Amino acid sequence: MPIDIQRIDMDQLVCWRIRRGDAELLVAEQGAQVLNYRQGDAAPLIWLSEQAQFKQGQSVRGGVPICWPWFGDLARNPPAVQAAYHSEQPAPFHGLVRALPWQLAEQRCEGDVVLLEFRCAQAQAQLPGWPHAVELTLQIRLADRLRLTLTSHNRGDRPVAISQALHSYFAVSDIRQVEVEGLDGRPYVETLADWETRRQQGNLRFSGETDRIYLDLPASLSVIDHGWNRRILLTSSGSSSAVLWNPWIDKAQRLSSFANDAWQRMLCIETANVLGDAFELQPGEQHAMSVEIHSQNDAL
Ligand SMILES: O=P(O)(O)OC[C@H]1O[C@H](O)[C@H](O)[C@@H](O)[C@@H]1O
Repeated sequence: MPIDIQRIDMDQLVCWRIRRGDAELLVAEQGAQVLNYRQGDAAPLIWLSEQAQFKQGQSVRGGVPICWPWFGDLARNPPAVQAAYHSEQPAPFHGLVRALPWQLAEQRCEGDVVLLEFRCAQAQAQLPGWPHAVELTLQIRLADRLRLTLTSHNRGDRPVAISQALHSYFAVSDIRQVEVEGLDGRPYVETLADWETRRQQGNLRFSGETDRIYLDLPASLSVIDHGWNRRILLTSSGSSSAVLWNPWIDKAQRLSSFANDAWQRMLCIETANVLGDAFELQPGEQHAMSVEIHSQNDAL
């Protein structure tokens, strides 16, 4: 199978474009952020904003930003995650690493499997207000499926608590023609109604702004896209929580690098370790969270 790995510049960002057979993956070194993933002529699996900007120090809208060492608003995190941050500066939303330089530490092929490993050197004791030493890596494995594995290894001499997410934006035909399977019967926190805990009944369909944290999840979720007659399957490990997000009409207007009508074309399912699923690492201990993504076309 033909495999080609090329370094390309997208405005200010160094990116890596991997072609494997008819699949194409694009990754920015900054934030180790996957930007695009497509197979053949089919619609991309991962959504990248038409208004995305490729600037240093700024997370790109779309793809798979990495939220680490906390997800979302730090003040909504478990006390141990909050306690790890010591700064007078307000805590940035979604943690500290999504717009930092990461380094491509390794690239190799094993047969026709492509493996890339990105490392965030600053996580080893140089993050502002976060006095911990954690070896943070994202391994990208591209075979017939794409697998992303985020590993945190505590190299310091004190325990550290972390919440995180692979904030994946999926491309959909029209959010109103999409449902998510695998959530039935699971508890979720409705962040749009005072963070009340509720229970999902049936598949999730979308008819307004959605921003929910699902807990106690099974390993497999799928996006059933009736418009494109496609199913996207997500299989996770090391995670039992996920954030389901669509900004809908009003919030779309307040988001950076986001067209007013882009909410129709994307859905975030963010494989996570949040709230009660956050974790603490003892010195020397490591944790890996992964998600594997593939699609079945003409499958409905
Ligand atoms: O605009 P960002 O900082 O990238 O955040 C985008 C979104 O991320 C998550 O999905 C949160 O649950 C949302 O509340 C937030 O709006």
